[in-house]
Amino acid sequence: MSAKDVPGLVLDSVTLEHGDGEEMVTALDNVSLVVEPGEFVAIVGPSGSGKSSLLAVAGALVPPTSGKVQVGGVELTGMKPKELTRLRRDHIGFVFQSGNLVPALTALDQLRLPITFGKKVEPRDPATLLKEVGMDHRADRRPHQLSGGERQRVGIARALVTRPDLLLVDEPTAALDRQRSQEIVGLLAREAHEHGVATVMVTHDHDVLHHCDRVLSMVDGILSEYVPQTVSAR
Ligand SMILES: Nc1ncnc2c1ncn2[C@@H]1O[C@H](COP(=O)(O)OP(=O)(O)OP(=O)(O)O)[C@@H](O)[C@H]1O
Repeated sequence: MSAKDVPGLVLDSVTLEHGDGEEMVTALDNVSLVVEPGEFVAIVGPSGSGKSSLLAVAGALVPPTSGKVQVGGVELTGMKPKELTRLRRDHIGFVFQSGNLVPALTALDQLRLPITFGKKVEPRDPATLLKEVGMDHRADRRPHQLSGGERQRVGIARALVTRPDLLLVDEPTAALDRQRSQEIVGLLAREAHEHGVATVMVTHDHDVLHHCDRVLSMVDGILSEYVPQTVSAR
């Protein structure tokens, strides 16, 4: 578990508006959310409902129009751009749809890179972490020599190597088949639980929700508890 006993993420009455006047869109409408260390939260919702906006605000990439954001107990309001960059580097991990790996680097070097840039006192050991995500046998391969699922595993390991307080995951199964999707989201759940990482995953994939501790629904910028529409017979 994380050494900290503060939440990985706190969104307190966060509103995000894009544009102004008649063009104004409320992407996040008074959203409040607390994600504890080791908790794995999924957010589902239709296209344009505000899911990416939530990740952008939680990831210190976009400041909210109003409301407060805390990551690992650190309040973001009033931070300068340089401080936000440092906070992202040291406290937040990002996992994208396709892994977003550096084409020229081997799997092992993808994990070494954030340690070079970061100044975390105690990063996780890249080789051990690569083994933990089942990729030690591909350590010397570059992204074009890996499958989609393998790239995603490396991307997850890279995001975790600096021991972030908060892991933000955007549609991790979009490019994967059903079995790989289960494996990848199962891996995210295990990492969240075993290493105390507060994890927020945006997904359209309802088949992976059973891996999550909590599922929330985003509709028109409003976040609420998810209520399944149909009961699956499976
Ligand atoms: N930079 C921007 N400028 C203006 N409007 C924006 C901007 N970014 C997002 N929006 C609008 O904010 C609303 C929420 O968008 P957002 O991308 O957060 O939705 P989403 O749920 O992630 O959608 P998807 O599932 O399609 O990725 C939408 O109406 C969108 O058009």
